[in-house]
Amino acid sequence: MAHKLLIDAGNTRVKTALMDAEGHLEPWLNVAYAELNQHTLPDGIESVWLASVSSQDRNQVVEAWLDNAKKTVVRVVTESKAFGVTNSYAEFRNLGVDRWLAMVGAFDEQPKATVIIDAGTAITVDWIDENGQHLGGWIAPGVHLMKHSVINRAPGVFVGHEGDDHWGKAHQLGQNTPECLLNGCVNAFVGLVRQAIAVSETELDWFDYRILFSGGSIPLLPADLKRRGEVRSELVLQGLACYARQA
Ligand SMILES: Nc1ncnc2c1ncn2[C@@H]1O[C@H](COP(=O)(O)OP(=O)(O)O)[C@@H](O)[C@H]1O
Ligand SMILES: CC(C)(COP(=O)(O)O)[C@@H](O)C(=O)NCCC(=O)O
Ligand SMILES: [K+]
Repeated sequence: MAHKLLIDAGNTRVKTALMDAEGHLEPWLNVAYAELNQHTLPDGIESVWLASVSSQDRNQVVEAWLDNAKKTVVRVVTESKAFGVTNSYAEFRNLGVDRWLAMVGAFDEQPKATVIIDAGTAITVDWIDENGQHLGGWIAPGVHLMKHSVINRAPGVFVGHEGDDHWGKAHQLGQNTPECLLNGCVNAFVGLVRQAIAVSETELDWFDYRILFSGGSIPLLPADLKRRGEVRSELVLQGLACYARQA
């Protein structure tokens, strides 16, 4: 059966989905760039839809992977208005295509006032109102980036723990240096999410709205906060699907 391959190339990981002839999405890979070559494209891919916010090096990894299969690639870019969503940036092209597509995917799913929180390499927050108007957003460092920015400038704080790959915990205090760093970074993320909710309710006066969470760091949120929203790990791919369906 003919499929379309949809690719969300982030700054850390590549997320993919397959879309069937009826336009249904099936999530496929969520891998680091270095792992991409371990996977071969399924037969019957008729076209590839790519959204990338990544560096040239990483884009080349994706292109080389696709080249082997000789597929033509449609590269989706940010627009000023499409699928009922209006970009708030004066220079609309400057808005990351992942943020744009997440809004398109969210609004397509339900046209309602929505806050989208995507916690990957960076943490982005975007607000769209019930008319699909993007009101603006935030870009903050992701949890991994916060940790490494401290380590890079103050290497002493993590000496002897370089190989540690566990994460900090929401609502917990540290009693040694690495725990203080890990818990501090996670709780900065948690605080950002609470502030996004506070701004929605006290500054924008929203009361009937959706909070959508995506990105690799969402598991770090405490359960009470996660319950305030809905996890939508494939939002960018859902936005890509809107483009792929209309072709
Ligand atoms: N189990 C996990 N718990 C917390 N964070 C994680 C987990 N797995 C991956 N991450 C973090 O998620 C990030 C990758 O998420 P992703 O949304 O794919 O990012 P991007 O779109 O920027 O490539 C990495 O920075 C990593 O630190
Ligand atoms: C803000 C981002 C780096 C987030 O990337 P991610 O964490 O999803 O890999 C990306 O959306 C981007 O490069 N945006 C361009 C700048 C902007 O959106 O204003
Ligand atoms: K992000």
